[in-house]
Amino acid sequence: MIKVLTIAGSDSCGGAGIQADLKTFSALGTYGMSVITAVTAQNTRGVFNVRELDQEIIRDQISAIFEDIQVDAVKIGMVSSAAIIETIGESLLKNKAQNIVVDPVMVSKSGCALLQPEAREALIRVLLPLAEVVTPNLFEAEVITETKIATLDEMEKAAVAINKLGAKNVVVKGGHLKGDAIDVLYSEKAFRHFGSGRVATPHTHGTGCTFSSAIAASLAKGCPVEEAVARAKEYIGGAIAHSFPLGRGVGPTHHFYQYYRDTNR
Ligand SMILES: Nc1ncnc2c1ncn2[C@@H]1O[C@H](COP(=O)(O)OP(=O)(O)O)[C@@H](O)[C@H]1O
Ligand SMILES: Cc1ncc(COP(=O)(O)O)c(N)n1
Repeated sequence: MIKVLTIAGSDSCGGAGIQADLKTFSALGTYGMSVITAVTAQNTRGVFNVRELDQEIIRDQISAIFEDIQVDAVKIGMVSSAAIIETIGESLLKNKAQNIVVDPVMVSKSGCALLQPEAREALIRVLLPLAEVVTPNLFEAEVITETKIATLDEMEKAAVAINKLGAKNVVVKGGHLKGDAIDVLYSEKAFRHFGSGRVATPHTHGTGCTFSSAIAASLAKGCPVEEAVARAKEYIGGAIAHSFPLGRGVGPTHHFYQYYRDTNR
């Protein structure tokens, strides 16, 4: 059994965060485990409260898993504060975690801050050097690089800058571009674009979480980075094409439990 761990926040309405990650891991035929960093009171319309867990229980969750189970890949999502980032970094280094995918979650689709602004520095210093793959969206890439990004050329430049900050492979996601949804991968000093038509739907709650978890699941299976990103792009395209209204706001992606059975990958 392939085993994948998510370290992220809980989304009470199940569209993003830990819940989206575990659904993605299952849909891709892997066994999912979770370390919860924060609990959000959230629905399709907004985030109404956030409670961070303390560093001790975050550290103990990570230790409990690594001292007993071999982890094939780790996805990191909402990390909330600098203190939590330091704890996660120390614990993953100590346990020699492999295949780490960092989704530098900063703001929810509904506009609520999920990373304290002062934690930006810790995210760059601690988490980027641990990342086999980092998956910023346009806004997150702008915050990390302190540049404006609106074109594919600017996405490529940002990807190189983020690689220089320590992340081995960088995917700047184009979900918020105008026109097609094109993601830019910078890997081994080369660019590759992963494009798809834009699905005309307002229901994109959890797209970033789903995409980064799908990359982690494929890395866990031993896929090279480029192939892992290609498969994740295929999976998220289908998950968005079948996203659906839930509640009165931004609905979630759909996870295909037949995907793994049908494709066996
Ligand atoms: N409307 C859409 N149609 C097709 N693909 C999309 C759409 N929105 C986002 N994506 C894809 O979903 C993935 C997540 O991207 P994005 O929504 O930018 O991330 P985030 O949730 O972090 O803001 C990327 O692969 C992106 O290209
Ligand atoms: C707990 C949690 N983590 C992450 C997101 C970001 O969601 P998205 O994948 O839509 O960017 C969220 N809304 N809530």
